[in-house]
Amino acid sequence: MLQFSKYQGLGNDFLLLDGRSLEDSEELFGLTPERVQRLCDRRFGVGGDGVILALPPREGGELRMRIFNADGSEPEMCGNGIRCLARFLADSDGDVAPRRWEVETLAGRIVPALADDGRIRVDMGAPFLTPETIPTALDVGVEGLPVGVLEVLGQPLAVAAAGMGNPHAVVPVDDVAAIDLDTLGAALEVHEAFPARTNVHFVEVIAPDHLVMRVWERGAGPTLACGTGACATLVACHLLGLANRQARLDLPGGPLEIDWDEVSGHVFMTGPAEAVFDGVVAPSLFGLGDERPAAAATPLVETDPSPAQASLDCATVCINGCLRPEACASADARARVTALLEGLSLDDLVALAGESLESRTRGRLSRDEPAVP
Ligand SMILES: N[C@@H](CCC[C@H](N)C(=O)O)C(=O)O
Repeated sequence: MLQFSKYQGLGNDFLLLDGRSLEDSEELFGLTPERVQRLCDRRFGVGGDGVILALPPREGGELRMRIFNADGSEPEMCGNGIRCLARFLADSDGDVAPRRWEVETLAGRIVPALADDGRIRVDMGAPFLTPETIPTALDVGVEGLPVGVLEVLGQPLAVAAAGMGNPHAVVPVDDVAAIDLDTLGAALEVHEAFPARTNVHFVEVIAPDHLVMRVWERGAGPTLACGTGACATLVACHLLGLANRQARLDLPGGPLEIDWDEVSGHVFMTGPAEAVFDGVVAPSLFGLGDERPAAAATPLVETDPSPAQASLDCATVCINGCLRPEACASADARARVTALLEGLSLDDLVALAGESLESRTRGRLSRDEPAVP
């Protein structure tokens, strides 16, 4: 049974899976890019812009986050997602402000913290401003970041590029509402100037401390907000002389406060994250328990797999029986699960899942209850 919690930050929504107690070499809940697509499908699945996993740390942090876009691809970071992760961890563990988490991501160590007003402030680290770190084929201009005029569907677009671990193309425009986001966003996402594809942001400057933007996300299409995108947009607009180091960025799903700190060089993002619901995925969504072949395609594998696991993803390829019993990477975990299952009936298991959902819900309720004077 795959248990998940759905969270959203300004309408950028995610399924959160708690794998903090998974052994490092264990599989990622049997997820594959196809299964991520099924989960994120808004009609046939749960619906979401991505799936986020909380995993054990590897480099001295408190935990590790992995995020998968709705198309199953794995980006380096997700700003709204890490706020949702922080809220999910607080709800699961009963944490209140002040509480911060050192989270390992593919974009380095990122630090979300609960603020007293219920929002989450995230130290997003320093922006990436060189072509090879973004990556982009654009050259660095006098402004100090890669810029250029790209032809997109026969139209010249003045674009700036910045990275927050993941790539962003920022396009300042006079009227953001008039932009054909679906057409231009989709074309710019796969423009050859961005070899790893890119997120795309059209931004209108209302005042140096107030920007309005619309978002086309790599791997997810048009979304209501993008945290890394808002950070990259503030950085780009500041370097282009269009914005202060600190500004409010209005996204379709609501505002984010972004602050590019002059002393540390880090970008700080402050915004909300809210629980939506908890649930358990029906096995049939993954093609299990019926005649359809289980999503046999490429499994999601750990980025740094242990040698025993490097060539075999047993959660998917061994679905009909262990292919390497003499060196099974999951043998220990399987033995413990078998021992646990032997002592429990199906009713016990359903009750266990229910208790864990209930305790998280109770945690949220007690957090949200007004303090008794
Ligand atoms: N919505 C996110 C960004 C998620 C990753 C992005 N689609 C990518 O592929 O880089 C955010 O809030 O930052």
